Amino acid sequence: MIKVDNLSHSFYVGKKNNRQEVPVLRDINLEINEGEIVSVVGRSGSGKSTLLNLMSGYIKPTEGDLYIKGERVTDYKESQWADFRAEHLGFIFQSFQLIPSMSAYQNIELPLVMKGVAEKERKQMVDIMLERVGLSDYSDHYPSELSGGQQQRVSVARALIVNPPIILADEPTGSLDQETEKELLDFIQKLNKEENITFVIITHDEEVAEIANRTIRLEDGKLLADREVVGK
Ligand SMILES: Nc1ncnc2c1ncn2[C@@H]1O[C@H](COP(=O)(O)OP(=O)(O)OP(=O)(O)O)[C@@H](O)[C@H]1O
Repeated sequence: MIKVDNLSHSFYVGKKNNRQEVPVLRDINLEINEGEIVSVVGRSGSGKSTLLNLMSGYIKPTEGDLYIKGERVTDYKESQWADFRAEHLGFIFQSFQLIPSMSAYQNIELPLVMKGVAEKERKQMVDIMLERVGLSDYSDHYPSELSGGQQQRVSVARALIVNPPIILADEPTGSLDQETEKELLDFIQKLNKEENITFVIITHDEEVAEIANRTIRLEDGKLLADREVVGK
């Protein structure tokens, strides 16, 4: 599903005549199979977000290759990535990243608007999705009028609305209380089992790592361990 092939990434900081290389990921080889939940763990600064940003096309690797669903996406231009993301990838973030001036309904609808789906069809799809995440009664609420758990459900609904085969999540439970976290993790497991959605989840949280089939550990930009959880 996702193949990371000898991938390295450096950032360059400082002025032109004094540019310094900051190596962040080194020689990462990794394969994520369809239907897996993979957690990515490691200390702050170990390169987890950079790896996810590379898998999302927001940054280009300095070296190596990236394949998603069999396609070599390493050299994709931004417009190709935008289309590819709209079709194949959903995103969940710790900070939800909802648009504050849009209602729950409008936030969930947005990816469909961007995809050019007709209004009538959009309404049907968003109504079903609101129901699925238990927010039918909150459709007109703005993010500021929702609890953290409800906001995260809106962001999950927005990620799911285009039916992506892969969801990339960056600390999705980081802003949630224990109970809401459990709800989200149950929902992720359900989506994984029933719809075979592949999840890659960056986390500091042991509970999240526990629902994963595999845990990938980064240390100083290197892949330290790729642990399969037996029996999952
Ligand atoms: N745009 C950038 N320019 C320069 N350095 C960067 C940039 N983005 C990240 N870095 C550096 O790359 C390293 C890895 O950052 P990254 O955000 O991937 O780590 P992380 O494991 O996700 O950390 P955290 O758990 O704190 O989010 C850090 O040392 C960071 O300072």
